Amino acid sequence: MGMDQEKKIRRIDSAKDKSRAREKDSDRLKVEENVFDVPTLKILYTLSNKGVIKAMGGSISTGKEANVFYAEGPDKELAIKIYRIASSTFRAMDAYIMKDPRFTNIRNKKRDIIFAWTRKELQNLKRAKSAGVRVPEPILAEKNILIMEFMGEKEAPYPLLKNTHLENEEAKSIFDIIVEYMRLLYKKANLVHADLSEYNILIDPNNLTPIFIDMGQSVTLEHPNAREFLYRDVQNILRFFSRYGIKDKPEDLFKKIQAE
Ligand SMILES: Nc1ncnc2c1ncn2[C@@H]1O[C@H](COP(=O)(O)OP(=O)(O)OP(=O)(O)O)[C@@H](O)[C@H]1O
Ligand SMILES: [Mg+2]
Repeated sequence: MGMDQEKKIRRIDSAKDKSRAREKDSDRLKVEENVFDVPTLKILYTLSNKGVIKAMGGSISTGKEANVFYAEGPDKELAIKIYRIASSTFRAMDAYIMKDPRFTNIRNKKRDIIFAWTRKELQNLKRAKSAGVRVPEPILAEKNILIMEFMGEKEAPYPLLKNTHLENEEAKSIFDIIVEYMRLLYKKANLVHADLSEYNILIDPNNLTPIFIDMGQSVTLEHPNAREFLYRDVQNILRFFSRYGIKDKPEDLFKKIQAE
């Protein structure tokens, strides 16, 4: 093993330690250990050798199924989302992925489902971006690892909509863009986000515009529950924006998104 490679591995290992050190409670510690299993480390080393990843940074988020890390790419900052193979909440994924015509021939094994899920998230982000929806630029999916553009500044991710303090007028303009994005997703990308809420929308503080994230569960319109998911997305968004005086009826917004 060459010096360079050793250095890279040490960097990844130290990122691993850093992210472990940050986690205090024992459940979270377990989760961190689960994410860097040997196959996952191997992919990270390979991506590092190929120059896709220049340096791993700290942990951005520890979610139910995935961890997100900051990293440096060759020319821009990256967000690396790693789905945990050892995670136990993947049963819910079946319901989304098994009825999606793009993924009907995968074997019913947990890791294959996770890999398909990761590829699906990459594809969904690509479709969303092509439709004109602002999302992190998808870069690649390899097994359980999704690499995308980092949305933030100075290693700090942009805030979630949930944590943003807005004036009513600012909220209204963000709401309008969100509705337009839902319409573009539906009409141009043939997709429903299916987990849209203040938890999966970042706000770019430079221009107060929304960025949709977390599209692993997004489904195409052929999915038997696509309209049900869209209605739920509409309800989530209206529930959040009601505090800013937005009082659209869910039925009306639901129709507007699907209108020609
Ligand atoms: N491209 C990105 N740039 C910057 N931050 C990101 C990016 N993608 C995700 N994040 C951060 O990581 C968090 C988790 O990402 P995401 O919602 O995709 O994963 P998740 O597994 O659904 O997490 P959770 O279970 O907490 O919802 C986001 O809330 C956001 O703060
Ligand atoms: Mg999320």
